[in-house]
Amino acid sequence: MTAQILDGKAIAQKVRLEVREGVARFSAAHGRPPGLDVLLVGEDPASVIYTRNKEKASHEVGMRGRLHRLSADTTEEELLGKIAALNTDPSVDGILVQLPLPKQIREARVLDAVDPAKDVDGFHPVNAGLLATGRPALVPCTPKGSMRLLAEAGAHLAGARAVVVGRSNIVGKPMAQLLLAAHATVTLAHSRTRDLGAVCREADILVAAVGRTRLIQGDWIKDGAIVIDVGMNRDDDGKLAGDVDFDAARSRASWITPVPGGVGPMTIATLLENTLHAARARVGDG
Ligand SMILES: Nc1nc(=O)c2c([nH]1)NC[C@@H]1CN(c3ccc(C(=O)N[C@@H](CCC(=O)O)C(=O)O)cc3)C=[N+]21
Repeated sequence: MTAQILDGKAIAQKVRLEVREGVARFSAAHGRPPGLDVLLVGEDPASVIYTRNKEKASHEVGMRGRLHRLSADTTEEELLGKIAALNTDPSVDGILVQLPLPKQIREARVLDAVDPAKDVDGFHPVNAGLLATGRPALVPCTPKGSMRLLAEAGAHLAGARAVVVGRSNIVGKPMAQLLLAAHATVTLAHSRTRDLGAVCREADILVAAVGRTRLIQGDWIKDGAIVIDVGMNRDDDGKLAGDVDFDAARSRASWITPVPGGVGPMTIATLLENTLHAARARVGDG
């Protein structure tokens, strides 16, 4: 079998058009656009590019988007003060604090400080707990976007065997929760899983989110499996590579996401979707 490419760039474009229509309706009804505020601490070049892309994407769908750039030596108290101000500002619907943060700032304290109703990343423990108990509010963007990719591939999730490799709070764990809610039989595997290859070979749906280039080998892919590659690894030559050996996996899978052009663009499109969702919920319309 040769897999069809699950084109995240094209599907993200479709999501953005949907969001754009929702934003126009929201703005007409409420006299203001949904607002997204992104906080970036420091000058990490990749983070600067990513946060600029988020700001630009928000403008393209008609939102009010703002990037707040804070110096690398910002204190935890200063950042918490910024977040408190955004929490009480009624024109702000979504708050995103770009990760990673500099080492003088404790990540958990910052994530806990964001109003859960404005937590468009879905990283607040309240939102994680709601997801885990089947009452999703704001769902992390990468897993939610990956679920949309599975839907677009026509995946039958009920009763399917899904294997998620990677147990992070921002991708692996919430992805497992979403697949479970969709009635898949979910295995949450990770770097310490014994005989990871044998576990992956059982997967009808395989989600790779470990951050190791080509960890997932071609002969680990079950015939006809759908493969979602969340990996974003920089090669020695600066090229972006996924966690899956794409060329080898492609000859076995039914659908596979490329890197770049797969999950990445969906993450940003879903952030816009979450911001619209948060705005509607905040005005009692969601
Ligand atoms: N609070 C927070 N929320 C995040 O969502 C968050 C974060 N912090 N920190 C960093 C990671 C990374 N991330 C990406 C999103 C899209 C692409 C993306 O669009 N990638 C393109 C290409 C990028 C390229 O060529 O460099 C693609 O895969 O096709 C990449 C990376 C969001 N993150």
